[in-house]
Amino acid sequence: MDKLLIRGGRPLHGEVLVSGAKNAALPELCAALLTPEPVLLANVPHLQDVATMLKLIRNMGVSAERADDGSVRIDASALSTPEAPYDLVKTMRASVLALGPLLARFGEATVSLPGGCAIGSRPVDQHIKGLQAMGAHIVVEHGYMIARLPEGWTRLKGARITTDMVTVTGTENLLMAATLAEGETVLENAAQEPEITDLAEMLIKMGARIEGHGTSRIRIQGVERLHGCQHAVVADRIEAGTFLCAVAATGGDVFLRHARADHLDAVTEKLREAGADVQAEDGGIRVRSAGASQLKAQGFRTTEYPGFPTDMQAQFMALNCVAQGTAAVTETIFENRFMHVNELLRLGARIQVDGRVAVVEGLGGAAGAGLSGAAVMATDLRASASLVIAALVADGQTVVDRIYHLDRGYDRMEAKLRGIGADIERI
Ligand SMILES: CC(=O)N[C@H]1[C@@H](OP(=O)(O)OP(=O)(O)OC[C@H]2O[C@@H](n3ccc(=O)[nH]c3=O)[C@H](O)[C@@H]2O)O[C@H](CO)[C@@H](O)[C@@H]1O
Ligand SMILES: C=C(OP(=O)(O)O)C(=O)O
Repeated sequence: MDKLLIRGGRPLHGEVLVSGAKNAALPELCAALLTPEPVLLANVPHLQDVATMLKLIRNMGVSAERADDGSVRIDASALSTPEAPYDLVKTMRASVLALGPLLARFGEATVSLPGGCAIGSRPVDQHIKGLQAMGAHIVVEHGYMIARLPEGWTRLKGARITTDMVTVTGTENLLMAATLAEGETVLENAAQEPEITDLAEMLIKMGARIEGHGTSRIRIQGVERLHGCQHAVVADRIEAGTFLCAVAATGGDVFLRHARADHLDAVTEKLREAGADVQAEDGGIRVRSAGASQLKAQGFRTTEYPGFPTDMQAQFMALNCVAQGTAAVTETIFENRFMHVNELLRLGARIQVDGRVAVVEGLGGAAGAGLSGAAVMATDLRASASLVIAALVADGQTVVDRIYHLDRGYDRMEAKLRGIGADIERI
């Protein structure tokens, strides 16, 4: 099993090319199932999750070819099996995004319930509730959601749907399903993440009629069919945010090409308050930092977009560990997203967790930023990234085990870090 070997203490300098967003590419690959015409998706990141999604849709009889330039051509004209089996769904929750498009286009779908995930229980009741409101019959049997249209129906029916909480993939599933429904669907309490806006823009290119994406009320007028399109996946704000935290902690000067400053306001504001210099520049974001000794730990609460993203909580916590002062980090989205804490403690961090709050006592920028390298284990995707950031500033050598979690969602992270001066290798 691959591991990362990191020798800390080097500042980072140069330029990083930010990849397409995992959390946009995955729903957009599913959106291609809505049409029998070819879809060309550009800027698709090289990730394990994307490989899993391609396997999943090929398993349905879809042709999906990746070109050298990173684009993927999807042709779902011969889709024969509207099913997502457990074997493929268990490693990636986003497989649930096949449900809405399959049901909308074929009137039936059988999709495994996603497995329980390390960061929380993550039910999909809101996806089911929304599709039921559009007329679908859905039963959950033997671990599968078996969905079909009522006898005599050829399309879902538009509905007004208010989800109990703001859900990102829930909004995406219902949005995709509604594009082919009969009549109007209104999604209230919709998620506003930039990945949803990007998905809606792709669907509009396919002929969908959507208004209000990027707000909490999305209106969709269903159409009878969608056509093919070309679309480029939006830049990954979480990958960009991860590099911002890494450079702030190690010190240095790095330009993140393609990073979207307008998608990262909550994170960049906290980084500036911490003492890093973060500037939007033409075509990306520049971050300059004098390193941990000049940083002040910052408290924050994770919330839905445009608030501080839960997907950046672990990485910012690593930065807090080496800064000066004490800060409280509150996780409001997932009930079990502090698993990086025990591993950060192995590196010498001072953190106390009480329920959903982690109080971090910064080590104040001492030599090696106060952390010392050790063997640690990645427990989930962003936890892995936080361990990498901590290892980049720690004194001595850190080995991060179980980096298959990292490979799920970061495009060649160690190569990008090596390119800006980090001492990091895959072993
Ligand atoms: C592939 C993808 O885009 N993943 C992102 C997506 O996950 P995902 O879409 O799974 O997360 P949600 O926004 O749905 O989850 C938000 C909260 O709602 C709860 N919930 C959600 C749906 C439901 O039917 N019932 C229910 O109870 C969840 O358990 C969680 O507590 O948004 C999360 C929150 O920004 C991010 O961390 C993930 O990176
Ligand atoms: C939690 C994440 O992803 P997923 O929803 O795919 O598990 C993430 O991207 O941090």
